[in-house]
Amino acid sequence: MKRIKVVGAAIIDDAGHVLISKRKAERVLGSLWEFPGGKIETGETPQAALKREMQEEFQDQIVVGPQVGTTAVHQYDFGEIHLSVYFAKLLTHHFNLLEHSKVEWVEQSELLKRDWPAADGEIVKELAQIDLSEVSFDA
Ligand SMILES: Nc1nc2c([nH]c(=O)n2[C@H]2C[C@H](O)[C@@H](COP(=O)(O)OP(=O)(O)OP(=O)(O)O)O2)c(=O)[nH]1
Repeated sequence: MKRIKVVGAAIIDDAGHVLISKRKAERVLGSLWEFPGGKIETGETPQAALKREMQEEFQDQIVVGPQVGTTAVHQYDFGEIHLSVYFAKLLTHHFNLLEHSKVEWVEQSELLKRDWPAADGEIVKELAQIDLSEVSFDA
């Protein structure tokens, strides 16, 4: 089965909110909430892919922090997704919605109440429990 490496951003703010984005209805896995991001291109690091995707999807710049949990593997009918999610902070706030119908800043407790793609389950659970004030962007 086709192996697809995907990277997502868990964008957080200083008040402990997480940015989630809703996939446009007509896309694969449409109308589900997700970590903004996309497919890693050949030769790209996950961090570089994430910066490129945030530029393409929102026209925003980010700094990338540590990984959230571990890489999740899930088989969809169109391929096997390997999803890695990294903490990120926004350097700009344009949010030009090109691939998403909306974005929302939510409390951690809200994360588990939303509908996510099947691949995201464990990472969302992990993210809901992490003390966000401890996340370091120095590394
Ligand atoms: N960005 C993102 N994608 C996810 C998540 N969970 C998950 O299963 N995916 C899937 C959906 C897509 O099949 C793939 C991400 O690639 P993508 O967003 O570029 O998907 P796409 O097929 O709509 O885009 P494209 O081929 O037109 O560029 O990973 C997630 O949390 N964030």
